[in-house]
Amino acid sequence: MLDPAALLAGQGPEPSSAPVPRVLLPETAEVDGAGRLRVGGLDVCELAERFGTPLFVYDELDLRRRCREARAAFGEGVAYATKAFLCRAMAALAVEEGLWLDVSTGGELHVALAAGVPPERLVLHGNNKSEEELAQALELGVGRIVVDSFDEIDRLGALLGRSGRVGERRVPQPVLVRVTPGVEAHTHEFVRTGQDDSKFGFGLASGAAAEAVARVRALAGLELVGLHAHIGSQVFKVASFAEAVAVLAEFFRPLGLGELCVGGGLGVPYVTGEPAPTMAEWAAAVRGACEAAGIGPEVRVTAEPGRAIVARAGMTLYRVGTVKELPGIRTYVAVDGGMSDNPRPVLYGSGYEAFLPRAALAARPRAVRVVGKHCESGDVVVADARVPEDLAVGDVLATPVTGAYGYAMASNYNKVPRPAVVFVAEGRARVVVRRETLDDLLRLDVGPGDAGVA
Ligand SMILES: Cc1ncc(COP(=O)(O)O)c(C=O)c1O
Ligand SMILES: N[C@@H](CCCC[NH3+])C(=O)O
Repeated sequence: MLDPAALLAGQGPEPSSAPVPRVLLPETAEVDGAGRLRVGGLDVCELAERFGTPLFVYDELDLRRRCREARAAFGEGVAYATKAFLCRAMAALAVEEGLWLDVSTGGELHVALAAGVPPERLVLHGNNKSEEELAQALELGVGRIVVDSFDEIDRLGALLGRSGRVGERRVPQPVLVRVTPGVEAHTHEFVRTGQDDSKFGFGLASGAAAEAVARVRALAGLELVGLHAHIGSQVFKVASFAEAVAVLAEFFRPLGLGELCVGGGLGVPYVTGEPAPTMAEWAAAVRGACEAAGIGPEVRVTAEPGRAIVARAGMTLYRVGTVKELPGIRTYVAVDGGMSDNPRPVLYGSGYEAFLPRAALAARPRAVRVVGKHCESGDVVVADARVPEDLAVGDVLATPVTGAYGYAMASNYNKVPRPAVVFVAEGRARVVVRRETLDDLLRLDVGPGDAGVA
């Protein structure tokens, strides 16, 4: 098994010059007689022509199948972690496919509500929820609030008062207590969350988790229904989840609670040769660990996958603008996006593949570095890419597996407008997030002629 920490640090397997393997492409990807890639029944290069570049293209069938897989693996209550990618179309799709939604800020909550998601299917997260966010969650009656700090418990207590009522609303409000089990997931340190030294949740070893349970139980208007633990993201070893369950079980069993959420974090392959467990294997490992630890089938075991739902369904299309050959050094292929649409290489040293959708089955012998258009040397899209020999200025270049934490973490750095996002299915494309315009860049800008804006 490869060490995913090494992969995230950019020391993964040698870049392959073979065509991008199927496992990195969305479900409906197919190659036509001319070698051109089609997704959702549409020619990918034509999508770039029609909608412009950079462009995020999501295969709707892939998204739906991953949601169904999650639902089949974990059952009712499994939530899609919207931080990975959220717009109204995505929220609606996940709910249509039977998932709940994990929202971790008032902003994500706002988008989910705007998509028509019923509040009882929402799980509110956050290590620093504001009074406004908590008040809104209580008024709406969200499905779960995942309590993360003593200050939050105090805030909830103040909002509920002695009556334990919120306006006219029926309480109690179901809550989970987030516990850090002291397990170090094998992943990049920036995305590890289950260790004792963490800003998230209540430590088990320190006794904070036990105190949190007692304080939540003492509050009128809150109903403690279970525990939550999220050990990290892009985790490949299901044994890490099993370990977390084993550690949590000692604390969980005597509490007599009916729900245990193991968070999200299932890893996905980004580059050739990366192995990743399926959602079913993940769920089986978690259930096996529950059984071994004496957590019976009456307990609802849930999860919150984000990346595993949306990563592979999405790919980014760029247009090649310049090719700069530095003899004896390397070749730079610059595209019309970069760290503003995919900050993961800069943040975590993450690896990606690159290929030409006009020649999807072509060998990729040419070693290049794909870079963006931002004013930073670190603005790298694919550090060690292999591309076809005849790649040229004007080509559409695709990076697969960009559906998670790409658009979600996109920025306007260098005043580059954010790309559009399209969903494709059965020969039809629909824009679900429109491309930002240059005027959008001035939307919040208060100029000398604009009076009276706070
Ligand atoms: C509490 C919680 N749940 C779910 C997720 C989703 O994680 P992933 O996208 O790795 O599945 C995260 C992010 O890592 C998280 O912090
Ligand atoms: N943004 C990170 C993952 C963080 C997960 C959020 N809890 C990534 O792209 O890998």
